Amino acid sequence: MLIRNRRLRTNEAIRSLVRETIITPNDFIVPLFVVEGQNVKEEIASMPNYYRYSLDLLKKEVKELWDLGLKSVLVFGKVADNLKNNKGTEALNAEGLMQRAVKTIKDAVPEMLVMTDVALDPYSSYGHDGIVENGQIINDATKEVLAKMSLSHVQAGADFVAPSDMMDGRVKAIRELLEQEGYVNSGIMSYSAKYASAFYGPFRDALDSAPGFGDKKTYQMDPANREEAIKETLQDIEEGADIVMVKPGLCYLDIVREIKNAVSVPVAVYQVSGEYSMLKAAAQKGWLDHDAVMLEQLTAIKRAGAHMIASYFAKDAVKLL
Ligand SMILES: NCc1[nH]cc(CCC(=O)O)c1CC(=O)O
Ligand SMILES: [Mg+2]
Repeated sequence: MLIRNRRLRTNEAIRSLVRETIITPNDFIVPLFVVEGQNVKEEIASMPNYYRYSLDLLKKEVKELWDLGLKSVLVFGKVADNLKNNKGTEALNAEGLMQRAVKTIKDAVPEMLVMTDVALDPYSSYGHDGIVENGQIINDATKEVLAKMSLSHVQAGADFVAPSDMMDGRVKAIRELLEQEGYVNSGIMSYSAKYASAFYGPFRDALDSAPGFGDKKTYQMDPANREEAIKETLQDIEEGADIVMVKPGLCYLDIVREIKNAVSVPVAVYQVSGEYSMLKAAAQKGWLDHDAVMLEQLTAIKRAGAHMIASYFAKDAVKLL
């Protein structure tokens, strides 16, 4: 035997010396759900140990994240039903929940990198990511609203906007408006290859944003497609995306690797709500070792080519590192 692969696995010292992928707090973007009210910390029913925070409690939470070494957040607002309409006008309200959440976070921890989700679904009476006309989700009118929404977020202090809607041409519309208004250093993390996934179920509970009719298959990608993901991603880069994203995570690691090999901008992966809930449920039943499986999954996502991971496990993970 000239070659024995097991020599490099003999003990933890040699294993750690040859390890190719290491998870650190720098890898994470922490999703945050915010709601109106005072002193609210509500657990999301389908996401054990994950919460919606009112802005007063959000301060404490972001300080805690910062102290754990987590330096980036991605904010989602749960909008009251009476503020929803077809055009999502509440999304543009300079005093809206999202805009106040951004200011709250920057007040609490000025160095925290604040990213905001840009899509109409939490603001839409139809629960769709775009404006609806005759049962169709209208692309071009929607991208103009998304650009204004992005401007409103950066005016509130957001560092990056993260369009998650999958309308065609919205990155260009956003980039042009931000440039025109002088926000030349505000970034765009585009959800470039976002699949029409059933793994988003718990998130839609968290924000009460499930589509009121139909599904999202006319704008989000077919899980069966691979080449289309490359096309979508290259297009977003041409339109000015600073960071591109693949979403969900685990089922799409082949896509992550291909995109990683094809582009030279950072690639983010969103390990989505359903991926979180699945492991929490199995762990609650005692069927899986929560911490070991969590770290294995995060390592696999990074090994596949993720430069950064938006994950509900961020806090759990860094506490173990
Ligand atoms: N457009 C909104 C949005 N932004 C992020 C997610 C999903 C995140 C998750 O499941 O954790 C969704 C839901 C959807 O597209 O229906
Ligand atoms: Mg696209």
